[in-house]
Amino acid sequence: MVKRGPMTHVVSSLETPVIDLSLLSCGNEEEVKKLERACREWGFFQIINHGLADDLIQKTKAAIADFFKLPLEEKQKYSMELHDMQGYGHFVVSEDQKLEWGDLLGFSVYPFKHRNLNAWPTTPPEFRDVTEQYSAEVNRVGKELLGNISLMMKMDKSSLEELHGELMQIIRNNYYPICPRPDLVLGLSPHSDSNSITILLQDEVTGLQIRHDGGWVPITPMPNALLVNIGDCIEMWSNGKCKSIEHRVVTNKHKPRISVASFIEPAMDAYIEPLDQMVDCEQLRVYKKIKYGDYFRNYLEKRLEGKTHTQFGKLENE
Ligand SMILES: O=C(O)CCC(=O)C(=O)O
Ligand SMILES: [Fe+2]
Repeated sequence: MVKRGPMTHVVSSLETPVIDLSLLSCGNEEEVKKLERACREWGFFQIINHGLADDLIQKTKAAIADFFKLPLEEKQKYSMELHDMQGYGHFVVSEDQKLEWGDLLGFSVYPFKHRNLNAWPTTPPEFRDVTEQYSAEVNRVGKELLGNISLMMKMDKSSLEELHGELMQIIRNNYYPICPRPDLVLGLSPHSDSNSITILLQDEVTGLQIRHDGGWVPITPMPNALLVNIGDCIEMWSNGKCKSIEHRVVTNKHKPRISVASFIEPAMDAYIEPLDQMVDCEQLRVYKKIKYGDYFRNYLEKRLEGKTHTQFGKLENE
């Protein structure tokens, strides 16, 4: 049974901010301010005019839907190996984690040397090609966003990308089947993402909810928009000024749901600590210097439980 505390009421209609990527790309300062408000007040925003062709978006969703429709034996050809997060399976981060109402197919896309092609389906036949094209576009969008977040943090446009070391990109395709008892089980438990930014493509079925003002706000998918959320690394670099917001996925009695999460992530040997210009005075420094690989290993050891894992990066922990 999923615990539902007093702070879990669902707010019906609140609009998350919408950012125009084409305005960011041409240096529009107003849009950078909008981005800053979105990162500080929401941690989530939709992006439009991102340059991904509608056709590519449709093909990506279709290839993923076709993969999840395959017979189980076919999908299991890509099963995750023990201690490997690449392949088909379930999201289990710790042994006492309750199983969730969702299947996933995840793998590393960049850098190339991290690719395990055994986890990349060959059925449907267009899957690999479409994933390759989609991921290259998401990489471009991710870098543009990192560039603008750098500007917003009063740095050169290239700074955050450089702080990532070798920038990693992981794709996680999620399939949430129809669930007879959405009141009993979640598709994905409350968590924040450990990485820097996550770029999500979702179908038209509402399921994702984010924490906002003490309640859960459902995100209504905007056709062909991409949804972005700030992860823990940006929260740490910004000394908590940008918010890595808790989110969860609820299940649906009538329709299955598909989402495609692309995680932009620092290299495991990159160091993260609040940037000096984001710390107003030393007493207000919230995070310590950590190696991303250590942070990520701790994240994996914990069960998904809201933001408890972020304690690992906090100074009062010492
Ligand atoms: O399916 C979704 O909408 C969200 C997925 C998500 O939060 C994740 O993969 O970290
Ligand atoms: Fe997430």
